[in-house]
Amino acid sequence: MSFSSLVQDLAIRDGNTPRRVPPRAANASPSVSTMDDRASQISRAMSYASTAATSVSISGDISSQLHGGYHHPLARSWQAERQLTKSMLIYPLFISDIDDDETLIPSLPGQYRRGLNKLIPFLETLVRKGLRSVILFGVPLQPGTKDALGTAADDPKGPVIQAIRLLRQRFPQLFIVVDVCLCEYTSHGHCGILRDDATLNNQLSVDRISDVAVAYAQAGAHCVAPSDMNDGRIRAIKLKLIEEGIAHKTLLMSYAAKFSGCLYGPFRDAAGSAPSFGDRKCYQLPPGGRGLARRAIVRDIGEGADIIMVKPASQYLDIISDAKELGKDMPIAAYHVSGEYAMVHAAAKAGVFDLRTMAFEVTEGILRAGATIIISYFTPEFLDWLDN
Ligand SMILES: NCc1[nH]cc(CCC(=O)O)c1CC(=O)O
Ligand SMILES: [Zn+2]
Ligand SMILES: [Zn+2]
Repeated sequence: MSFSSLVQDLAIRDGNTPRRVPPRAANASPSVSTMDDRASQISRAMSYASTAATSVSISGDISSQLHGGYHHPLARSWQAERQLTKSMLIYPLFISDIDDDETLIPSLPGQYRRGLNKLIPFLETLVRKGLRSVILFGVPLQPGTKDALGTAADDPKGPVIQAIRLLRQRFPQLFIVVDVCLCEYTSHGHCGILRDDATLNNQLSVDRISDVAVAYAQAGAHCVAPSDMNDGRIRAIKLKLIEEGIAHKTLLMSYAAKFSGCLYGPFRDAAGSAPSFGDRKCYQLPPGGRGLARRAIVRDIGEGADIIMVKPASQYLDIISDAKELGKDMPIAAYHVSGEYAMVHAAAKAGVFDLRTMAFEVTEGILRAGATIIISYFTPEFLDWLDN
């Protein structure tokens, strides 16, 4: 709509004064205009607008007034479709196989790798503050633990299975998610079992991954979340859970749209899971691949996923909204990953913005896009921030 026809339109809706519209502006065709025509239309419309301001009641112009709707902080909160609550948050934990370990992860400000003995006292405080859910990552540090098959992943004496049992016992209300992958446990650091040509052997990998997932569920994990990205793993895990008679009490969360890129660096430091050669580009999605992500989401829904996850989060808000559309009847999770968290910290430290303000802005973007579950390293802070 041209400015002149807008003014005309407003004038008509405004105060029953259509005859105040200058006749030539009213008749001017908005679609055929030379530069001169256009300039004179605009100047006519503007001179009309200034007369209108004195002669037509401004109160009639209701549609341009938005500020009143969000002047008050409470009214601002009403503008959001959904608000962050503590129950939306899942906190990632790195659990090492050295019981008394408590080591700061240099590239992940404020985050520690902890052994079983340090885990419980740490979590007690958080659970008291309202922590509802954690996602566990095992970090084998003992020499000789890793091999080509990732055998240690489901070691009943390994840190993850021990932690599941301990957490179930000590925090009966805590919802325990366990990341399922082999990269923390393989000598080569890839997310599955390799062929001779160093590509993933999909069938062997899926068999192994689904055994590991079932072992975690049997140990008491409420949710298993395969992050390995092998094709067909959701179906294989679901079938094995059914076979073992535990499908009815195990939530299957798929890292369906997991993109490759450099945002997982701090995590790989923390978990010691960087590949010893090559990269993950042939199994994690290419960053531009929106269509591919949609296909992976549809596939994983069809294979029996209960929750679809998108990861990373802030650069992939379109994918979150795609996931919400494609999986409109299921919860959507977003993983605000290690590199995203580290970036926010680094920028806040450099004085670019306030940490808390940005953490909330990021979260609001993720919720607006359609996620209702957020995996975040900011969880301990949010538990405090949401209280005041
Ligand atoms: N497959 C392992 C896994 N599970 C979750 C993350 C990333 C989480 C983060 O960066 O915070 C990774 C790293 C990777 O795929 O390289
Ligand atoms: Zn993983
Ligand atoms: Zn992996």
